[in-house]
Amino acid sequence: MGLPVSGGLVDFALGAALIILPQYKIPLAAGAATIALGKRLKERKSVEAKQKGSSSTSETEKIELQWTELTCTITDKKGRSKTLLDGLQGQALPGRLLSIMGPSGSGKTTLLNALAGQVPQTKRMALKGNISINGEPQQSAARRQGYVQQDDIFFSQMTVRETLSMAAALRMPRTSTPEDRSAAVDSLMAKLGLTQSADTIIGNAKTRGLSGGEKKRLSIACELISSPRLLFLDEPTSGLDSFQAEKVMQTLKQLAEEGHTVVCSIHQPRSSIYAMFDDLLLLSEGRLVYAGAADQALKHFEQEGHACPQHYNPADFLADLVSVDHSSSDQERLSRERVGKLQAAPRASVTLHQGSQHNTASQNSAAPEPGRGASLGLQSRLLLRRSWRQIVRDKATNVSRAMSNVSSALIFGSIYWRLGRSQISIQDRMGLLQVAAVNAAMSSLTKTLNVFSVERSIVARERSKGSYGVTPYFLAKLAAESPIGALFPLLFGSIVYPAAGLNQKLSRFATFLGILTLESFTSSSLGLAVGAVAPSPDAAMAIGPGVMVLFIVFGGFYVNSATVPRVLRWVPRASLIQHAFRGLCVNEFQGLEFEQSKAGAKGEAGTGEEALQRLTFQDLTVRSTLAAQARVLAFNYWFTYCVLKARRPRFQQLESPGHA
Ligand SMILES: Nc1ncnc2c1ncn2[C@@H]1O[C@H](COP(=O)(O)OP(=O)(O)OP(=O)(O)O)[C@@H](O)[C@H]1O
Repeated sequence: MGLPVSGGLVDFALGAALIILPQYKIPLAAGAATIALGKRLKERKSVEAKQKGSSSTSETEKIELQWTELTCTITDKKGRSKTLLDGLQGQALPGRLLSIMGPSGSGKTTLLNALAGQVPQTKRMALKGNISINGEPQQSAARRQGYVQQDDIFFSQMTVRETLSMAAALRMPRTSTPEDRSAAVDSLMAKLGLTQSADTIIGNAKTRGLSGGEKKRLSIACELISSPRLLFLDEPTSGLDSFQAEKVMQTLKQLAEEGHTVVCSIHQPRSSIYAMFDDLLLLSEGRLVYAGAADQALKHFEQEGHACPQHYNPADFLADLVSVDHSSSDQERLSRERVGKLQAAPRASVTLHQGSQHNTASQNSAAPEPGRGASLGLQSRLLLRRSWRQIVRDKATNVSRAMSNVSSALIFGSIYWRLGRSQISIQDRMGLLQVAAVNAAMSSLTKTLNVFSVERSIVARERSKGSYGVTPYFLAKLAAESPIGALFPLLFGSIVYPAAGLNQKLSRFATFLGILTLESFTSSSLGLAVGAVAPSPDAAMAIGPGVMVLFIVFGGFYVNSATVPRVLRWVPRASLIQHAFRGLCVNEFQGLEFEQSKAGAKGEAGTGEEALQRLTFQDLTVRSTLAAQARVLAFNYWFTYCVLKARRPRFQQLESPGHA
């Protein structure tokens, strides 16, 4: 693909570009020259660096990003193909803020993801083109990029300083000292205006914390901690009020002025934000409409016959100009004609010198370089501390869990108050034990589903940056959550057991609490398994309780497992409710004696053993039910671990434009 360009011709182009054109002033003509110039400068710098025997550090390095023939298509199940990006070319330069604008659905996020090497892998998608950084394939430069995604997701109970310190420990070079990391955190907080909120927790819907703008700036700081010189941001102002949006954009402008290459997508900024852009890339339906200096865009469109009215926000004008109006077929035809003409106009393309383009074979990005990031031991300690803080500090969740367990225990305690030893108390006992098993399971499942589905997204993002692996994360999580997880069934059991006057022996009371606690862990492990496998938090919230209802039905009280149809035999075996209920019944009934009714009706149970026989539990022991429960727990943990391992974030490979 590369055009053979002689040294003389390139030098002439460089000279002309230097004399006539400030950077990006006339994109079409300047495109080849600027890129060739960039390459020459880079070559010169590289020679100088070699001569001095030094390699450039990420702090001083300038990143020049170029792309050509970038096309992304997706084919649906019926074989219909949709073009998300159509042969795009462009460049992002150091020291400049490039904004990607366009109507909703024009391909801004797709382009940003493609440039960052983070287009989520989809079966029927094809991503083709050339991307290079300083004339090299992107794979080699990917570690130097930061990507701030649209949604700011964090562990809600961590403070700004703790979040940044953790990012520093995980992503700064292993050789950095704690003092280096602390200095980097302080300096980033100062730079991004976060010093005042250093010790504020991030917060969530339940607990007040950082403002939207502060969260966005924290996201930027977390990316900057690894000193990337190329920063991508997807809609950094979305969801922010105009004041916060302006502050975030000022931060980006400042980063660009310091020499970073900053690329952001933005929907419809206010005019003061538009004025901050150095370069603009305008898209419509995946095609380029304008690429060049932001302050030249209005002039260009005026020359094309579309003048922006006075005192009109240029961003609004441009959005209207390149939008296709679907309100009627006539409007659609007219607007398509207008946009089509603009796409064909000269400023719609940037001609790049392709001799320096390399195709990227693979661009799974942002994994730390060898020698970067924390050791396994440090990762485990950091993750354990974060999980512990997240659980212990989440007072809203802990208080509501405690209140729900206490109130359930009080309600059931009063319903089953002092059961006694009558014949009726046998059925009541069974009812109470079933209710206790269901309560412990539901409470723990709901909490895990709520928390884990959100946490999974954060962890996936951190793993895609190579911050840590599944093993230290999973072990740390289990270790941190166990003590708190055990508190709630203990609380419930300690109230309900004496209130109902269950078996008086202390050892039976301890076993009762042990069974409920193990069941609660198993239910939580089911929540993890469902949360890991479900495609979204909403899906997890739908699947989890559905599975639990099935386990309740086969919980040993409503259906006798001996009569279960063969195809459903696995359900009682997997039913954590059944194992808990069986264990609780054996623990309660063995050795108890019941009063016979005066009439001495047939079928009455005089002993606990006879009551167990009615449920066909006569051959069970507490130990066997605990072992069965432990097997379900181990399976759920193993399953979750495997799914998390297998569900590593995967990104679309960039293929060569010529690739069939
Ligand atoms: N995985 C996918 N499968 C099918 N269509 C997709 C996929 N990803 C993106 N698209 C489609 O590609 C088009 C561009 O999407 P993209 O998210 O890049 O647009 P955008 O300009 O960022 O939009 P917005 O401003 O609304 O976020 C949209 O029509 C979208 O529906």
